[in-house]
Amino acid sequence: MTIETVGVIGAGQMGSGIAHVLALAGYRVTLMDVDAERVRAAIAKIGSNMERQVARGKIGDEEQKLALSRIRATTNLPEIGVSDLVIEAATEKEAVKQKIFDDLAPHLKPMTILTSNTSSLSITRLAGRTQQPERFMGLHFMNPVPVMQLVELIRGIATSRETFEAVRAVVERLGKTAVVAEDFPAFIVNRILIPMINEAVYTLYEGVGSVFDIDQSMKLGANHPMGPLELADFIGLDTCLAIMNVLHEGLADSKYRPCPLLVKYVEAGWLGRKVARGFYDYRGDTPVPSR
Ligand SMILES: CC(=O)CC(=O)SCCNC(=O)CCNC(=O)[C@H](O)C(C)(C)COP(=O)(O)OP(=O)(O)OC[C@H]1O[C@@H](n2cnc3c(N)ncnc32)[C@H](O)[C@@H]1OP(=O)(O)O
Ligand SMILES: NC(=O)C1=CN([C@@H]2O[C@H](COP(=O)(O)OP(=O)(O)OC[C@H]3O[C@@H](n4cnc5c(N)ncnc54)[C@H](OP(=O)(O)O)[C@@H]3O)[C@@H](O)[C@H]2O)C=CC1
Repeated sequence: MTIETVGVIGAGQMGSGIAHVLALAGYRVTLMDVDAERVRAAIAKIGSNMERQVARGKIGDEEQKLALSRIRATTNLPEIGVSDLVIEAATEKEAVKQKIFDDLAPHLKPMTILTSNTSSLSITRLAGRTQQPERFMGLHFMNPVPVMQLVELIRGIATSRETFEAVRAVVERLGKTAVVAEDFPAFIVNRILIPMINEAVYTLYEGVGSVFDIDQSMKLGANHPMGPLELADFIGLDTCLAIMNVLHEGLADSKYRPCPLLVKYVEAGWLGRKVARGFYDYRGDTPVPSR
């Protein structure tokens, strides 16, 4: 099956990045969010990110204009139903994602392939709520989507070969590299990365090091491009906590216990860069530790 039109649900940092790369690869994209202001901000962000690519000579002016003209914004979920491929990139909460697939079901054309960009949730369980689990799979992009090379492909227990191959072809057309992960909590990247971030938060919680020294240690001592606390802010502390909870519950092992300090930051609404405060406070000219 050839895919030409893609519906992206959720216009946060991931949904906007996914719409960006799809439009540049020639797909016609409908980007949907419940919040009209969020969709407007996402389109503006895609425009400025493409502008940066033009300034650095990565894409041409005309290519940018054409790509932007391929993205349509909406707050109306049923409009997504006519797409060849749906990529759900809403908040990392199973109930939110289930409701989206439930609400979308009556509006879907029979051949549409459904995917979720979930960071951790069971693909088989999400697929089980849909009418055609054989046409459902995990399609997990990395943040920031326009920059990161990797995409994880995750089959649910019922995913058909045709669905898998059609989605793999999309990843190829985007010029990205696919790896295949089994449907276990948090798949491959987040099974390894998010416990490392959680451990960095424990290191802070136990007073082993300061925010600055923990990040500096991993940047200069392990050559990571961002320190783990800076990266947690970049991903979103709500998303990091949601992933730890899925690992903790799904694997029933105390080694995945979310750090109480991570829980506290999320309860405070300090969710990271997207709200200008997390382990760092981004409201000034340069980020400073929040406490
Ligand atoms: C949670 C999950 O489910 C899975 C995940 O995604 S886990 C998170 C995975 N991501 C990471 O680990 C990111 C780690 N950080 C990095 O790789 C780098 O810090 C970074 C690429 C984000 C920025 O790199 P940098 O060297 O500090 O910045 P900078 O030189 O300004 O940018 C490098 C490139 O990224 C682009 N870029 C940076 N931030 C961007 C953003 N938010 N959106 C789009 N493009 C961005 C820049 O335009 C630049 O592109 P070119 O090289 O094509 O010119
Ligand atoms: N952040 C990251 O580094 C990565 C995240 N992911 C995954 O991608 C998904 C999105 O994450 P991210 O973009 O960071 O999150 P964000 O919080 O930036 O964006 C999520 C968006 O989804 C919207 N939303 C919530 N409910 C609905 C709904 N019912 N219909 C449509 N839109 C809705 C939210 O609106 P509102 O705020 O108004 O609720 C928000 O705009 C998650 O599953 C996450 O685990 C995957 C890879 C990396």
